Amino acid sequence: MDLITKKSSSTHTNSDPVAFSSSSSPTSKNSFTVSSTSALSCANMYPSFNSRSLSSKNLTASKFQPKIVKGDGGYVLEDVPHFTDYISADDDLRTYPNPLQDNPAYAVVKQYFVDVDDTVAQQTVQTRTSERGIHFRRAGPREKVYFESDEVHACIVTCGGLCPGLNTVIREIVCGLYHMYGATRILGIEGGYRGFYARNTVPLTPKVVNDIHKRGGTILGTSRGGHDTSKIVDSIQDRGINQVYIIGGDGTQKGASVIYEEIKRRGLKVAVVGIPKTIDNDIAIIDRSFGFDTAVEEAQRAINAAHVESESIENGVGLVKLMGRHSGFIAMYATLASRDVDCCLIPESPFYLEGPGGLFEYMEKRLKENGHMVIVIAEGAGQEMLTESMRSMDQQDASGNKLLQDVGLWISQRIKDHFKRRHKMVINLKYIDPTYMIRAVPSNASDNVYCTLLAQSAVHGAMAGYTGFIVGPVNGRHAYIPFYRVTEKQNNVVITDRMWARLLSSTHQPSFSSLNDIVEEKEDEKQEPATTTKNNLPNGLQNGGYLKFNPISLNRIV
Ligand SMILES: Nc1ncnc2c1ncn2[C@@H]1O[C@H](COP(=O)(O)OP(=O)(O)O)[C@@H](O)[C@H]1O
Ligand SMILES: O=P(O)(O)OC[C@H]1O[C@](O)(COP(=O)(O)O)[C@@H](O)[C@@H]1O
Ligand SMILES: [Mg+2]
Repeated sequence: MDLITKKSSSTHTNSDPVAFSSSSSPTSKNSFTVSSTSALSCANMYPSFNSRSLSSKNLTASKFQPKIVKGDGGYVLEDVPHFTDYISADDDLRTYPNPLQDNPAYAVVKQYFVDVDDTVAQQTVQTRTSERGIHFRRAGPREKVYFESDEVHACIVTCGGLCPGLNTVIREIVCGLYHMYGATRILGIEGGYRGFYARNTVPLTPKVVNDIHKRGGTILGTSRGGHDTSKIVDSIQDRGINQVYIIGGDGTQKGASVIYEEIKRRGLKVAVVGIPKTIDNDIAIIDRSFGFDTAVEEAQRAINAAHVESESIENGVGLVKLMGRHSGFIAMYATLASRDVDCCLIPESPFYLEGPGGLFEYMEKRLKENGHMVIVIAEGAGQEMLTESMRSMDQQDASGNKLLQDVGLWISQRIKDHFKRRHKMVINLKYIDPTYMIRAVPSNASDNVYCTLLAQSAVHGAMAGYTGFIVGPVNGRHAYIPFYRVTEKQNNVVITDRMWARLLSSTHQPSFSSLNDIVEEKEDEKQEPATTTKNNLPNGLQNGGYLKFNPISLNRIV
């Protein structure tokens, strides 16, 4: 195991440009200035640290040190950490030629290696006077690597909920390490984070993973909760692991960020790489998450069934619940794709049932003119109404995520009651909850290709000595993104964007809000202190048109 002494904090903090000008530095030769928003050096961060006694409660993900590089024309590179940031070149931090240069498959590829200056722009729509704006380091193989093939000892872990494509990512990390870099020591950690210290490990080879992309789920198993930073890093250190691939969602990447900080604090040459997984597509910055495409496609089957059921019977209503705790992307895209959906309800767009402009009024109209209708509802939609009416407690899962009530059952009952009470009318409502069926399928062709790119980019980054990052596409180009950029806020449907407008104009459903409401809410948010959060999200512009919900005002009309 490589235990390499940290650079002295007094001479090489992240704010010290010297750290980026050594011969082994991966960063540009250009005259960029490098800064850190925190003056704390790594050694100062945990003054009285006892590696065996701390848990994740003590080590919080908020202690990151952004690595910002500024250049001409308002150019900003939000860079990711590298071994050279905290391990001295004197301490045996050697580089080696990338073995890919001798690989016949890649030898003919023109410009196969990524230039050290290549970055990916976050904003691609520009005006004449725009500044160059935020960029991320471009993913891909580098000419020099920081590991010899037989030195690599990698591990892979999957955490959080299932998602189509998990097995494909596992497979392609294993095959990428084997076939591109000749690295053969790879361990699967079973059962999520707690598997590092409480479960078995399984050796992974191309033979073991050969067929796994055809199966749903994860061959490694997964779990929620159980993140104990010091136990996990102890296990990494004790096993001599030097590349850690962590596949998981927002919670997992928060955990990965803390693991990286602790590894850096101990001065270990261990690359920590996150591969973002979320069926809800709720991870910020990246274009989309793997498995999302498959989920939208699979949701069509449930929507089709709801449509067939509803149109076959008088006053038929097909109701489909789809996943989406805080973000309604699956519901929105499945609705747009299907064209059979008359109403789509998502957490970002609060709705109400009774009164003018409400759901019941729209349903009455739609049933009158069409005789049947299909409603898609994301699991996180209308939760505030349920909580009010069911007087439920705030329950959480093992990871601390809020446990949701079944909005599908609740709204089914409300719809039936309404039509019986108000119209003495029996409606035939069929409620379909395909959520776990959607999550458990293998990934489709497009997600399989995407998972391959993610896995290979992750392997290239770790081999090149980068650490403390997640990999993902930004405007179609794969990039290395610092953890904090994807854990500080969630990706939500912005209901003032064109996509939601497209949906409203395709379904003809009410918007449940007027433009004035949205403008007023945005004004309110601006006046609130920056620390105010909803679902741990910062308020304000990041949430765009995310409407705040006021259960008291809605009670009047519910
Ligand atoms: N803030 C956090 N700090 C450290 N670990 C976390 C944090 N939030 C979640 N985790 C861990 O990440 C893992 C997965 O989190 P979870 O929220 O269940 O799923 P997901 O990563 O898919 O969002 C769990 O093992 C959980 O303990
Ligand atoms: O029942 P479980 O396994 O806790 O999962 C339910 C949750 O998992 C998800 O599918 C995705 O959650 P994560 O990506 O955060 O793990 C949510 O849409 C859903 O609310
Ligand atoms: Mg999550």
